[in-house]
Parts: sequence; structure tokens; C-alpha cells
Amino acid sequence: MAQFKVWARWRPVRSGESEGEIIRRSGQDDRNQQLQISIGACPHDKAISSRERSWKSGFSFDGVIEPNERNNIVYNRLVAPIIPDVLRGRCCNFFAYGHSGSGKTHTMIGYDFENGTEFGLCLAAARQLIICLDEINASDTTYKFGIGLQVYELRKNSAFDLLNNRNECFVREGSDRRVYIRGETGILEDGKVRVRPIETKACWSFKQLQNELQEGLKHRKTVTSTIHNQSSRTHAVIEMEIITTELVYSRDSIVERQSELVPVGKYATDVYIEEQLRGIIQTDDGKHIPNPDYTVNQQRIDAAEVKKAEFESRVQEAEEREANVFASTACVHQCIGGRIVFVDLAGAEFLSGLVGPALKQSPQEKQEGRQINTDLLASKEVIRAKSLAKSRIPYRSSPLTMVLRQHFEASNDAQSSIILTVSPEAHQYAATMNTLKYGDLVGLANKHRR
Ligand SMILES: Nc1ncnc2c1ncn2[C@@H]1O[C@H](COP(=O)(O)OP(=O)(O)OP(=O)(O)O)[C@@H](O)[C@H]1O
Repeated sequence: MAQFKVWARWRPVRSGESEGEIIRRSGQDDRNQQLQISIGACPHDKAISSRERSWKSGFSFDGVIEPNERNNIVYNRLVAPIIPDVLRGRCCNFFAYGHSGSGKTHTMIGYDFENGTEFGLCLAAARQLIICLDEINASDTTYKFGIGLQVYELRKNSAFDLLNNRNECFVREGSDRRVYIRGETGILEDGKVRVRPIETKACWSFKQLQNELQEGLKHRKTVTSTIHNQSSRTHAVIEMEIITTELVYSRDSIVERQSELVPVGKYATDVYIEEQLRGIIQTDDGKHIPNPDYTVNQQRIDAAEVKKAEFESRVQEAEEREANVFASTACVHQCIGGRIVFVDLAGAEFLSGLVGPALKQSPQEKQEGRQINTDLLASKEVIRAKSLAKSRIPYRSSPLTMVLRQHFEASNDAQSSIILTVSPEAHQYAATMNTLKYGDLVGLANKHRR
């Protein structure tokens, strides 16, 4: 089975664009029902080099979505078929890749939260999942299943938590080589330390999830681009995981215990450093030698370490409890932990260098653009390496791929999709071509595996 399905979605021509200026295109199936896309010469021929006059992809696309097909049709074709996988506890990923204004956000998140026909894919998926979970809840009242929602934007090494006031969190690789997204450690009113993981909102109804998502998206950073005035300059990630009340409690308890460990761990480090510093002196010629008047208090260091180990084992206990909750629930209902992830990538014009001349960029925006380039290139390489089933996947090339690693790895036996959003407008010819060529590359890598 192909790892990544590749879809192209043509957005409608904006009102005001003349029909004569749209890109001519056609498609053709091969025996495996894979599609080849042909693009005619650019209507603005003069601006384009001759080798770009027309183009044909390989039979590398799984499908093409036409401009008149609305979001509900897209959902039924792309996402609905994998919902049973999510309900079997698997992880499925959807990426939208394309140039500014090509329809990534329209597809993944949607701009209409009231009209079900136009729900973005994530909202439509949430609606279907909650219907299925309600059925499970009604048939077995021992458990209460819902959806854990995380919504964040990625920019450089930071994740901005849209469900927590756009709080800045940091992407770090732990000593266990897992990637964690955590905010600054905070001090609560009662003086307790709190480790802040990225917010997960437990949603038990569709209405609740819809409100949380809508509120969160108000914090999304958008700027005016040459194409439209709601352009996103970050990658937005929407994760939905099937959870139970018990799982939520067990995870809260991990956070609680990690918070308790922070001051104890810091004390142990401070004691060690203090003792080491007291045990050394500097001579007049700058050399460091043992302090003859002080004996390092090893007992004090050991006592602090023992305390730290005690708190570490409390964290470990809480982690084991979470694993038990997970395993015991999965024996009865395999849906627990099922995950669906939607990634609305930043505009691909940065990658192709197609930022229009009208888009004046500040030095900070230029730097952001470079980071977007790095991220898009890295995700491109990861998707390609996965499609080719390479043994080494370059996850560590960017913060985006580091964060997505767990989802990519969890989705090994499930289906993921990349949706290439393209515009038929002639003035976006080069951008459209660039996006389709990328899709072709991924699709051909898939074909290699079939
Ligand atoms: N398939 C479509 N059908 C109807 N309207 C669309 C479609 N695709 C895009 N649009 C409209 O075009 C505009 C730009 O789309 P959108 O914001 O989704 O682009 P984008 O690719 O996310 O851009 P950016 O990278 O700048 O954020 C929006 O008003 C959106 O509603």
C-alpha cells in the first residue's frame, strides 16, 4: 500500500479573472487508476521560459479535485475512508501544500464553521469521530470516550499554543529522544512549580470541539500577502486523539509529578555545583586546585540525589499508570489513542522563491521565509523518504519534521495524504507548476513501492 496518497485540488477562479487566462489542464488514468496531469502552455507565455511551456506529470496522482467540488466532497473522498483506521487506534496524517491563496486553509480548517458542506477536513473528521464515539459510549458506559484536541502553530523552534492564548512553547528533544513541546515552567499562586505542556482540550461533544477550535484559530497569525489578506506565515497543526476520562486523569498526574520533580531536580544540581565550587580554589597563577580547607560534603550531594531519584520514580510510576490505562482500555476498545493530524503548511512560494515583487519583506520576515524554506524542504524529504521506504528518514532536519516524527512513525500501517492545492489562474502558473511537480515527485516515489 502506498504510504502517501497524493491529491491535487484546483481552487475556483476568483471573480474578476477572465476565463481566457486560466491554465489549461487535463488528466488521464493508467490501469492502476493513478492519474497523470497535463498542463498546457502558460497563457502569459512571454514571462515563462520555453521549457515551462507545457508539462506532463507521471501517473503519480491518486486523484484530482475539481474547482466545483466542495469541502464535503473532498472529505468523503479523502478522509472518510480512513476514519475506520483511526477508530482502530491508528494515526493518519493530512498535509496541505501549496502557494499562498491556493486553498490550504480552506481545505484543512475551512472558513465556514456553520455550514457542514464547507467544514474544513479537520472539523468534518471531528464530527464523524464524535458520532462514532457517542455510539461506543452508549454501548459501554464503563468508559467515556472523547477527543483530545491540540492546535498550534510552528515557527522556527517554537510552537504557539492556540488553545492557550498563543503561549510560546519550545520544541525540544528529550534524553529519551522523544520530542516534547513545552512552555516555560511557571510558578502557581501557591508557590508550586508547574511544567506546562502544550494544552490538550478534552472535548466530549462536537459543539465543544467546534467552539474550542474556533476560539483557538482566532489566535492564528495571519498577514496580508500579494494574494490575499489572511495569509498564514506559519504551519498550523491540528491534532485530534481519541481519549477517555481516565487517560486524561493519568496524564494530568504525570504533569503534576513532573512539576514536583522540577524543584527537587534543580536543588540536587545546585547542591552538586555548590559543593564542587567550594571544594576548589584558584591559585595566584590562575590554576584550579583542591581546597585544602574544605572537604566536599558528599553526604549532602547524595541526600539530594536520593530525593531526586524518589521524585523521578514517582514520575515513572505515573507514566506506567498511563500506559496501563491505555493498554487495559485498548483490550476492550481499540479506538483509544487513534489519532488524526492535519497540517496546514505555510505558503510554498518561499520554497520556490516565487514571492512576488509587490510583497515587501522586513528582515524579520525574510528570516521567517528562510525558516519556512527549511521546514518545507525537510518535510518534502521526509515524505519522499517515507514513500521510498528508506531506512533513514531525515526527521531532525527541521523543527517541523521533529514535531511530526511521532505521527509519521505511528502512521506506518495507516494511510496518510498530501493535498496539493493549486490555482488555475494564469498569473500563478509558475507557482502551480512548482506545486504539481512536488506532488509528482512524491507520487512517483510511492509508485516505486507499489
Ligand atoms: N476550493 C475552494 N473553493 C472555494 N474557495 C476557495 C477554495 N480554495 C480557496 N478558496 C478561497 O480562497 C481564499 C484563499 O484561500 P486560503 O486562505 O485557503 O489559501 P491558503 O493556501 O491557505 O493561503 P496562505 O498560504 O496564504 O495562508 C479564501 O478566501 C478561500 O475561501
